[in-house]
Amino acid sequence: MLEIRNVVKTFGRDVTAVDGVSLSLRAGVVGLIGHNGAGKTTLMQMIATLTRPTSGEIVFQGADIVARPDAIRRRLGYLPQDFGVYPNLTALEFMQYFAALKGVRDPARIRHLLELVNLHEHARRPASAFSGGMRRRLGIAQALLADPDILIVDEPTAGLDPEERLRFRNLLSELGFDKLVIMSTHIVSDVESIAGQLAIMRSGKLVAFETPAAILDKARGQVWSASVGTADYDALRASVHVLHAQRQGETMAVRIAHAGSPCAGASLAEPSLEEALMAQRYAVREAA
Ligand SMILES: Nc1ncnc2c1ncn2[C@@H]1O[C@H](COP(=O)(O)OP(=O)(O)OP(=O)(O)O)[C@@H](O)[C@H]1O
Repeated sequence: MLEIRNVVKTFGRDVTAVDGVSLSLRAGVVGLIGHNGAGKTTLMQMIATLTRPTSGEIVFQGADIVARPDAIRRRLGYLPQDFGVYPNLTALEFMQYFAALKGVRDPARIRHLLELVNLHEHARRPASAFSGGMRRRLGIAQALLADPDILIVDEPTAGLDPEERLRFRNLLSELGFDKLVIMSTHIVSDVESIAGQLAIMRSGKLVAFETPAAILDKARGQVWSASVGTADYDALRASVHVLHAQRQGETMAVRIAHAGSPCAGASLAEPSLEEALMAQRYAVREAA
């Protein structure tokens, strides 16, 4: 559906925000993971044709969207990181406003979308009084107005409470049945249960594009758990890559990424996805 070929985006002479990224994407949820500044927003803005690549190609259903941005604009919904609502509009008015902008004339579509995001009972309330989660769901509803094939959501779960997070995740998961949903985050748990594929970015580069299961598989045999005395912890930390440490009285319960046994008494552990990614990052750093 969407081919990203060797895309580069530089700002001025010194900043390479996206550094030669290639990706081939189909319907489903893709989690775009990376630290702040990794290049996630810049990559998504290029797909959304809000900014142009410095070089490289982005092809949607056979059309080069850099040369022909209209090819994708009508087929794409975008929820930016700093999505805001207008203070004086109700949720319904907000949707009517965006429907008019996008040329969507069917009032039933607005009702359907407000139901889909579970805001229909709040349609006549000012959107400015909504919680963060409700605003984001309204943002998704406006992004879906023209029934896009691609939905891009930039850090949508920031600031949401756990219940809102869950509801939002489920909504994106359902949308991924027949759309390409690209969701950026730096919180691994937000995407691990819903993303079919994870694209991991670091310093503008794509360092992995794999299923969560493949990432976990690679880390098996490299994540260890151990219990060490607090007096020995500093020496351990200086010599191996500690993923997590928790003080338990006079000992520290530690999880470690290491190719072989990192210390006496360590046992192999089943990695979480976050640990698997951290273990991989470590391997990349060592190899560099
Ligand atoms: N308009 C711009 N001018 C100059 N530098 C920019 C511009 N936009 C982004 N950058 C730089 O490009 C790099 C990538 O930024 P980007 O916002 O794409 O990262 P990100 O992964 O989305 O981070 P975050 O999670 O903080 O949004 C950063 O170093 C950023 O400072």
